[in-house]
Amino acid sequence: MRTSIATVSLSGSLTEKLTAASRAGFDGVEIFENDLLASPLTPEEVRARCADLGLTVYLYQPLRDVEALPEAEFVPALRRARHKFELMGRLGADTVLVCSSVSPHALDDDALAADQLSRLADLARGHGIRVAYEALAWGRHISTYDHAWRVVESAGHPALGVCLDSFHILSRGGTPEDLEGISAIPGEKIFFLQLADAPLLAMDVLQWSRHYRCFPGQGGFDVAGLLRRVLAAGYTGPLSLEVFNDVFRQSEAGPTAVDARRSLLTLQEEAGLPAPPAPAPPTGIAFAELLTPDAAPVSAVLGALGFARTARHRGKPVDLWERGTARILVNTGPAERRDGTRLAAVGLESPDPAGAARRAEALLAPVLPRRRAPGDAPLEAVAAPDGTEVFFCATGRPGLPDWRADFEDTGEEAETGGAPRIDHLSLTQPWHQFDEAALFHRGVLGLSPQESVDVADPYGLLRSRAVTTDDGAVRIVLTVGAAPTDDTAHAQHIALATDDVVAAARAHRAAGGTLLAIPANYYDDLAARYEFPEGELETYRELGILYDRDAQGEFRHCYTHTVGRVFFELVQRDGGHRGYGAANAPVRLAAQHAARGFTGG
Ligand SMILES: O=C(O)c1ccc(O)c(O)c1
Ligand SMILES: [Mg+2]
Repeated sequence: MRTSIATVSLSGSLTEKLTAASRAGFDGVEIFENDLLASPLTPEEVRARCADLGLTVYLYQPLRDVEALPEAEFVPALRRARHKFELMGRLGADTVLVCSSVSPHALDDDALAADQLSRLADLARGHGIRVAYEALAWGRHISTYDHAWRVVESAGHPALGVCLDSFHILSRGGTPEDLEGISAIPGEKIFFLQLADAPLLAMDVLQWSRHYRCFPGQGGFDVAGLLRRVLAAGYTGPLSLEVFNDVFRQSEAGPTAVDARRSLLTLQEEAGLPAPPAPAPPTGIAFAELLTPDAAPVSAVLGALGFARTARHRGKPVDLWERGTARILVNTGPAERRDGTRLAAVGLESPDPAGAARRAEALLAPVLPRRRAPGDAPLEAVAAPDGTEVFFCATGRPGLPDWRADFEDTGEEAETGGAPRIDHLSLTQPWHQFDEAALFHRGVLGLSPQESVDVADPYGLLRSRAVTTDDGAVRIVLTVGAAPTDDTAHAQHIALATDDVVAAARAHRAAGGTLLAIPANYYDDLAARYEFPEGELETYRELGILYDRDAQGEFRHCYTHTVGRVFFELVQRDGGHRGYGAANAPVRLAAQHAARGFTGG
């Protein structure tokens, strides 16, 4: 189906918005009146620019407060409308959006509303324009889509139809009964469809709409379910994103437009429309790659964690460290000094690496050059929104290129005891890309987003959200930090699973590693919350082990010191615990802030 985006959803000048929409592959736009008013371009120039960019102007909006008015007020409203229709002729837009009135003068009189909308539609038809009437969730008397449809139906005018907006509909309740009325609207009377999602917040609906809308798949509404119903009603017009969002208003238009199109592609797939190649969710983490200007400090930590340097890349300064199935690449290639050591890439074990890459590309993920030396295994890789390189790998699977073929054994043997594997990776996201990152990991990589949690840092608030496979074989925790200058909040980490965190912590110390010290107050509180067997709490206190518990089971974890932007965590999950110790994160962050300055990080 044709796709569109409202100019209000993107930042910048009208020209910047149009360019971004076109580059991201949209077929057209809704032009917001304010964007036109603020533009130095004439309507004819905007029309020409859109044509050059391959964009259709599907809609001009909004026209406000025109229906159910006392006659003395309706006359000037019609005069306003005539001006807009002339302007739309110059712009080349043939559909106008009329929002339900919020005017204190509007009367609670459906017959009057229908009559005036009909007169407005008569005027519009004279200009070759159609009127799409939208119920704002906070409309004075008309605030639901079914009420708007009753008025439009009774007006019975060929140039008058409804505009359905998922936000206004779903913010007022999205039960199947609430949505049943959509099937009663003939498809050809649905003149326009606007799509937006939103996080489920309990707040004033106007504020919610104007500041917190997001692209479908980024919030809590069942936008796909709504789209299915609208399609079943016979709607064939464009699918148009209309998102009012404080973050998008400040972010670069280009990436936002790509995020928007990816959202729409994923939504179309969920609603059963033609879709990109099917997802092939990863089955494990093949490796995590650290980029560092100096391999020594990170090698020391890995050695103390029981990793062995088992292989070296044949053509690049990259070491492979292994312990059990946990594999970490240490790359001393060109690192940016500012970041020091950082987590630069993730290898995902993929059932179909080439298929996964094709899907990623179809969903607009930047495909990375393979940087192949002669004889290297062909590796498929794309960039995540935060710049992390994501490789689709096959490890030791016959018939598929094996990334390890590029490595030469050093002869050192990896330890296998203690169930070591990568439990999860934690990646910090730029503050304005948090929702985009969750959508990317879901749509492109086929991971399932878990609940978003807020974590108090001494110097700000972090948001954190895990994206995982259902079996937990791949767990990536996305976090968005406090101030961009706050290094602690922007550290990334690799969590290693162990079946005995106490033994692993002791072994790390014995091998010369350091563990993050946790304040005594934490353990005093833990003693009040839970009962532990004799001596256990003292062990945790001594080693800096943190503890959490839920209905499923227990979670014990501790942390190494930080190298550059990276630290390691040792975790022990028992009884199917699925959390990440969110309750302990504020204590951990405070301890890391306290430790900064004398860790050499
Ligand atoms: O917030 C508003 O006023 C507004 C305007 C136009 C729309 O299409 C809409 O959904 C909301
Ligand atoms: Mg709308």
